[in-house]
Amino acid sequence: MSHTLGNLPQGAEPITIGPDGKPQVPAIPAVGYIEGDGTGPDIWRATKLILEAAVAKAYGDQRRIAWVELLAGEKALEQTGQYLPQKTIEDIAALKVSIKGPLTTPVGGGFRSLNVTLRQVLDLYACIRPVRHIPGAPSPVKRPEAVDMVIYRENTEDVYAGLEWRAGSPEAKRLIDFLASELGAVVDPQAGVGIKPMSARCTKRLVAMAIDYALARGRQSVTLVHKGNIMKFTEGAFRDWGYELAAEKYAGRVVREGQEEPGKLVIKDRIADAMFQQVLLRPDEYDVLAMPNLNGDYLSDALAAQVGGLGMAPGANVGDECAMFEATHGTAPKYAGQDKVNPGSLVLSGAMMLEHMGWVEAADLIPAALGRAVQDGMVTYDLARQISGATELSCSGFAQAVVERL
Ligand SMILES: NC(=O)C1=CN([C@@H]2O[C@H](COP(=O)(O)OP(=O)(O)OC[C@H]3O[C@@H](n4cnc5c(N)ncnc54)[C@H](OP(=O)(O)O)[C@@H]3O)[C@@H](O)[C@H]2O)C=CC1
Ligand SMILES: O=C(O)CCC(=O)C(=O)O
Ligand SMILES: [Mg+2]
Repeated sequence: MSHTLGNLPQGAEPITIGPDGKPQVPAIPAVGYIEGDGTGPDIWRATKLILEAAVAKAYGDQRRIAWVELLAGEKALEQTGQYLPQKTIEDIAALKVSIKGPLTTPVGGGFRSLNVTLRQVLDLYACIRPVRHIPGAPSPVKRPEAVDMVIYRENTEDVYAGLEWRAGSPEAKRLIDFLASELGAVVDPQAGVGIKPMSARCTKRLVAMAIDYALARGRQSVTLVHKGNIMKFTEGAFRDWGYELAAEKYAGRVVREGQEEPGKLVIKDRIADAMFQQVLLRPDEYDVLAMPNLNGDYLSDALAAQVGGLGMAPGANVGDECAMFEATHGTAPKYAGQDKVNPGSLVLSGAMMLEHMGWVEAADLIPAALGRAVQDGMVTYDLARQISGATELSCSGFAQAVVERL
């Protein structure tokens, strides 16, 4: 993209992408941020405080982040008259690394998801959500420490892409007529209709990213999670393309389940409904998970619950050049402006961002300090209500407690 960034903060330089596809990060990189709607501003303030303190602790005055605000959501509407200005999209692409708070999407009407739009137009095709228990965090399961999974969720296709038409609309009627006359498929003429696109190209690049990660980290398995018994040519094809890619691109380094060999990565698959009970009952058997968009959305929140809830679940949207880090949860609107919710999810997303930038010394400080705050019982309301004797802190109070433990 040939977009030029406007004035960067003093001393800041943009991140570029090296020939190896990895970010090349100057000492004072310009990094984009979107505050987000609802509780977004509260958790962003807390996150910024912790990220800056971790970078200062790790590198003194040798490195620092120069933040560049990018407008999206309600704040963008107020200031520019648009929910998602083109400039924001172009700046995210040019900056290469950014972090965002959650953005509101209305249910049943109104504009389409800004979050999904950003992922699609920037081709951030993998949504990566690691789910791991932080010792001391309360959990509804008996062995939360057994959960150590990384979700790779396809981020651009599936019913999530928003190709649908309202019941009774001329477009829905036209599509239903076409389905009947051309394909012999009977759909109630009054139905709303949606399309579920899934392609070999998007499936294979997602599964390749998951396998690359698993091989690089010495993980045990990659599980393809699909509903291919029912949706044979979309979710079933996801499974088949996943295995095909593994055999074509990773021959000799991967094996199928049942043919395990020492040192080789196991590729297996599970049907999505069964997978929800597997992760509860047999979490030790699952490691890296690759799945279509909607399955990934559902399983992310369910797995987050197993390790303490949505306040503890980080994530990233990653493409070939650009990456945008964001919490798994939404705007939690009933707590907006109360300085109340757990910023842990965005904070841990920020730690993922530092790791992506190669600033691992700073990245590693963050989960450790957050864990110490939790173990000391210094937590926000969501964890405090599950830990007897805990001290309930505000969102900013928790951020301060983490900074003190870096
Ligand atoms: N990527 C994004 O920007 C996303 C945006 N959204 C959008 O957010 C809006 C609200 O969605 P909703 O379905 O209510 O889901 P949310 O994830 O916003 O909130 C659901 C519940 O999860 C708990 N929760 C969420 N965040 C936190 C946190 N930081 N700390 C502690 N608890 C938390 C709260 O539970 P409790 O009530 O028990 O305290 C909250 O009521 C919608 O417009 C949706 O489209 C949703 C997901 C992702
Ligand atoms: O875009 C939205 O509003 C919801 C997105 C979501 O739930 C997710 O990506 O996990
Ligand atoms: Mg979700």
